[in-house]
Amino acid sequence: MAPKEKESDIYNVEKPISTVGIKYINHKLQFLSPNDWLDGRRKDDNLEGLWRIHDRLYDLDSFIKKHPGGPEWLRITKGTDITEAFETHHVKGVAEQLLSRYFVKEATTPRNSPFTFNQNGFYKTLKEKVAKELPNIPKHAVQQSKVFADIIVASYLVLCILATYFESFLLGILAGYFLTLTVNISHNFLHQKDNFRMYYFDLSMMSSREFRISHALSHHLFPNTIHDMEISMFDPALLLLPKKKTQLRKYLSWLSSFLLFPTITMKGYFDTLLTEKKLRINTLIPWISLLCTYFMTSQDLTICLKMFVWIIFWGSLIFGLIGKTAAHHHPEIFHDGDTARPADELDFGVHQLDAVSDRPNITGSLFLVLTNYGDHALHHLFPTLDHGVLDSLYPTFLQTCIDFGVDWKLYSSGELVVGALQQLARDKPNSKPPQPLKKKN
Ligand code: HEM
Repeated sequence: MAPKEKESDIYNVEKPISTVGIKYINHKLQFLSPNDWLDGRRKDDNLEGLWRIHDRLYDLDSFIKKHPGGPEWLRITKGTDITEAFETHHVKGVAEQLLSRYFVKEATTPRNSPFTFNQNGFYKTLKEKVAKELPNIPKHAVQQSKVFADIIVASYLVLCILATYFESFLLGILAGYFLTLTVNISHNFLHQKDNFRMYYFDLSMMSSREFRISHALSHHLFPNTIHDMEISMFDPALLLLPKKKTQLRKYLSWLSSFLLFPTITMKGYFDTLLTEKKLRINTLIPWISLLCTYFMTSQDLTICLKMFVWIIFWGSLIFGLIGKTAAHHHPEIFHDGDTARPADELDFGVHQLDAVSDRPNITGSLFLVLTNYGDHALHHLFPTLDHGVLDSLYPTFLQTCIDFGVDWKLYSSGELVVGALQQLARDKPNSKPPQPLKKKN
């Protein structure tokens, strides 16, 4: 293929070509919803209702209700390739032993994912070392995460009541900020087995169930690629991949990024409410704060409702700003469309580190880590581990990075804010692939 044609493919908005080698997904192209994404994956993977892990197909129907991580993970992934999800969500090695009971047949087609899990590769080597270390890590930090989460959610509700009682829009903005902290800290629990703290997330009007799809199953497993819903759900309002953008698009997106989250949050909530056949717990939770303010302040319902909308607006706006500038978007961080590493270097863990940055000003404080998506590289590699244990894993993690020649990126918060704006405006793919791995003898 002539180089000119290749370039135009990368720029093709209608049918994006992935430079890491993910094939075009059978999905709606604009403002993709979590259910659209799953439908597209089911069509592309074509597994007749089975689950795929590496090159084997399994029938997990009878295991759904017994799954120790909760039934929802398997229910929503029926009919798809769950290799990445399976590998990253089970560190202890117990889940692998169960698989043979559900084996149906070998797959006859290659996986639609370029990421590998070779036994001697970076990810599996690190995972094995982490599994050995986990039993020795003190558990008090995990308790601390829970205490922080409960204090934050209680503070949020108190601030909602105060803002409504005094009809103070400034207090409403502060409550909105605490709503963002609530969402951010509940993210730690959303990745774990089903637990009540994951539902703190729903206070924001965003759905923890849908976030498990768009964030845990899509973004986490395929960061910065065309499979990453945290990129495609905003397309065409925010174009985060390096592709053709008009001047208006580039700079308008700086503005629209402010208002996009509140709009998407509220639209998403009502779309789900109207299209889902059953009423889920997620749909009822956001109204808890409204009920608290109504019964605790004796204010008129219209004032309570006005303040409720004001707080949700600020909560989702601040969430969007923190989320989009926390770890992934900077012109020097790999985005699909940039020149990729060679296929034999596309170890799952190596790609994660190509697409993630940490911030030295956040790492080291559990409170900041929990409320600002800190320790992000380690979190991407082992999402079910509580953020409280990640700090103890740094020596092993960094040594393994050195052994394999993997680059752990660090940018300050300021650099990532500027980097995200530059990335929104970037339309030229990087021509240099990420730093090559160390050659093993
Ligand atoms: C979409 C695929 C899957 C996801 C996202 C998933 C997710 C999870 C999560 C979040 C946990 C709790 C981990 C923790 O809190 O430490 C878990 C535990 C577990 N899962 Fe899964 N799971 C998946 C598929 C499977 C399959 C196919 C099996 C076996 C047939 C399995 C067996 C287990 C077992 C035995 C545990 C408890 C032990 C451990 O944590 O390794 N899971 N899973």
